[in-house]
Amino acid sequence: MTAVLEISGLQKTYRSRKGVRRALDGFDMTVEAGQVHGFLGPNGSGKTTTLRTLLGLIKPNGGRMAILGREVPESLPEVAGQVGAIVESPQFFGNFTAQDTLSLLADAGGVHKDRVVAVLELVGLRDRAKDRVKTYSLGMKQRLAVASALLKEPKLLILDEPANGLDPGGIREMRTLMRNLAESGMTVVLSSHILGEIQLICDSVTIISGGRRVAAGSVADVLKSNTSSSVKVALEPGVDMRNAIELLRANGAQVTVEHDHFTVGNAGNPAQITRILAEREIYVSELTPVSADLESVFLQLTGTAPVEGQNRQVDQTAAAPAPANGGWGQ
Ligand SMILES: Nc1ncnc2c1ncn2[C@@H]1O[C@H](COP(=O)(O)OP(=O)(O)OP(=O)(O)O)[C@@H](O)[C@H]1O
Repeated sequence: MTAVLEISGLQKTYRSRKGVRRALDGFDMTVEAGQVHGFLGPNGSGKTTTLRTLLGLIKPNGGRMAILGREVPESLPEVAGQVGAIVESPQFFGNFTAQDTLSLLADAGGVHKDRVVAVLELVGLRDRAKDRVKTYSLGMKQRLAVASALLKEPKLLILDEPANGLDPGGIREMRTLMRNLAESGMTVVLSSHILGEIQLICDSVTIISGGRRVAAGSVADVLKSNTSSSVKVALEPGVDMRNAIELLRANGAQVTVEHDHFTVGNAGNPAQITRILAEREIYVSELTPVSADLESVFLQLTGTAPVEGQNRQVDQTAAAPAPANGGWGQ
């Protein structure tokens, strides 16, 4: 496979009167050709900074970047025609129709007029193409933004939160569109906070936290290598869960409390749970393995799982993620 996008050791520090903020701290990312690649990270972790740096909108303080094998920002003029991107919500003239808007952009970019009709059809705006943009919903503006990025048939399409504002039907259409684009040979990089969606659409992912890569690879590999054996535990009806949870935590278990059960995240040896609880005459009514999903891996790796009684602040992430495999009770 060939890398369409390569970033290594990227550094970006913002300086303001309030001091210095290190947004990227040696960030690495590789995206292979023809993939739909998810770029994930909590608020403030450095996603937009990475994408803006890549597109030459801000200057890095160090590191290397290449698009389609060409070093950027130096070779950006040569590769720009092959990259379509929506990094921040684009602003459109409200009095223009989608067709006017795209025709204007096509003219400016030397793109044939036929392409305007094709992209309107692709993003599902054909029937509203002659309405003014100011009458569009958020999701329709989002579709128009994607259409504008597709005009020049880019080899690499970069989308920041493309599903933002879309209804469930729109999200599903966007998913199909991304897959079809990848099948036609385009490489798609998308950032999103809808992790279930990323798990469905993407071939591979990069997870960023605190300006550094914390996981990368195929979705299956990231799930496999970052999932400890979790089990769902329910107690007999009417039994107070608090004693059981305290007891397990005192023994080193990572316990997440749900409304009528709890999950033990590092249960290498589930028999240990029943033994510890039974010794105190607490009996479990259910002990079921939990299959991994991208959301729980994301929360674990970025240290952003909600903690009871605490309001996590945006820059708070775990210093070091808990070890994935193995754990207490082995
Ligand atoms: N112009 C700026 N000046 C100072 N700090 C900035 C600037 N832009 C971004 N930052 C800081 O850099 C860090 C990374 O921000 P960035 O916008 O890249 O995060 P993000 O991952 O895109 O977040 P989100 O998911 O909320 O969009 C944050 O702490 C942010 O406050």
